[in-house]
Amino acid sequence: DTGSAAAVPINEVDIAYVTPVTVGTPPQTLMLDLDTGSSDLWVFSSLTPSSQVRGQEIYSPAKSSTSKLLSGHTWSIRYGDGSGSRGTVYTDNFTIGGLEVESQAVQTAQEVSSSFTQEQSLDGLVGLGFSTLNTVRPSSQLTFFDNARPKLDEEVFTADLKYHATGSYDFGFIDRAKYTGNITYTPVQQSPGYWTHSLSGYAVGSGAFQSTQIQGISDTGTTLLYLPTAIVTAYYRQVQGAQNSQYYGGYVFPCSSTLPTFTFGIEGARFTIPASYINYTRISPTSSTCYGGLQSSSGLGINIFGDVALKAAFVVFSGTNPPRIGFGTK
Ligand SMILES: O=C(CNCCc1c[nH]c2ccccc12)Nc1scc(-c2ccccc2)c1C(=O)NCc1ccccc1
Repeated sequence: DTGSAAAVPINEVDIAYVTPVTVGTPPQTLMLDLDTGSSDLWVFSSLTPSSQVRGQEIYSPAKSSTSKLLSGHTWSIRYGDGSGSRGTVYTDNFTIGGLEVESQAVQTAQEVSSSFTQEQSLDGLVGLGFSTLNTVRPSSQLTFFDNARPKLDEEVFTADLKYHATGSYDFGFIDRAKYTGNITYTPVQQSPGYWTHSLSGYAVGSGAFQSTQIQGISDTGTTLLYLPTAIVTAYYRQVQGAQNSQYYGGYVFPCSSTLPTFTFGIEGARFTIPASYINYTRISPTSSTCYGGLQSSSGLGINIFGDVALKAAFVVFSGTNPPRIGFGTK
């Protein structure tokens, strides 16, 4: 089997992408963020206090004839930005782009943090990290990809995220129409459960390519690109008026600045992020100061190749043994 679904930016700066999914019988449609940086599938639900719901679609297990309570099971997740959620667990039929998993663990939120309440067009997340990261206790649950694996034509899913436009996620096949040339693969180490791999180096603008291994995670659920401070300072040294602002918590610059491109290596292949992707957003709607899409990872303890990087390529997440990740030019 295969599946294919849209990845729709939830706002005008691509802070996150959502994909239509259906849960239960009859199908309830929700817009969820497919997130390779976590492994919990959680949704706004009939159990979420109404004070914490602001426009989101909710999943009501009581309205589904195929829902089953996973009794005694709970979950609680905290993300690096301090956001989080927690709740109980049902199993139910779950489909993405025509691909169905029966009795998928669907984690129903009983509490969500304010940053999720404020994201009105995001109804929850579909974790596509390794199932070892799943927070359901006493027994952890499998991701949609792990449940779907046995029925997939090929043990892969792909991400084709786009700048200020709708892209797609495919399951079980690699769509040759979505990239040119070949896919370049590199090994993934699945500890502690992220899609962890190395870049082979980087270049700032038309500068020389610096060959250096940079280990990090490819994470569709994180908006920006977070790299070591040395690389980030080298980048913003090329930007007139750029500064690392304590106040704004990162590199800002005059919106009128000319930004260089940023190139990253996967093995011998090179992928260039256009300057427009790194001119991420105005710090406030009327400001002429802009916040960068490339930021330092020094406060995170991990390098994160988020959407700013991933939308510059066609990305293959391969669940083969051993797992690997592939990048294609588009
Ligand atoms: O959690 C995810 C992916 N799901 C995000 C879901 C989500 C959380 N608010 C959302 C809001 C909208 C949509 C999805 C989400 N990725 C990972 S792996 C390691 C870290 C981490 C660990 C320690 C310190 C920092 C990061 C994160 C992280 O917190 N990223 C978000 C972030 C990264 C940097 C800065 C801010 C946030």
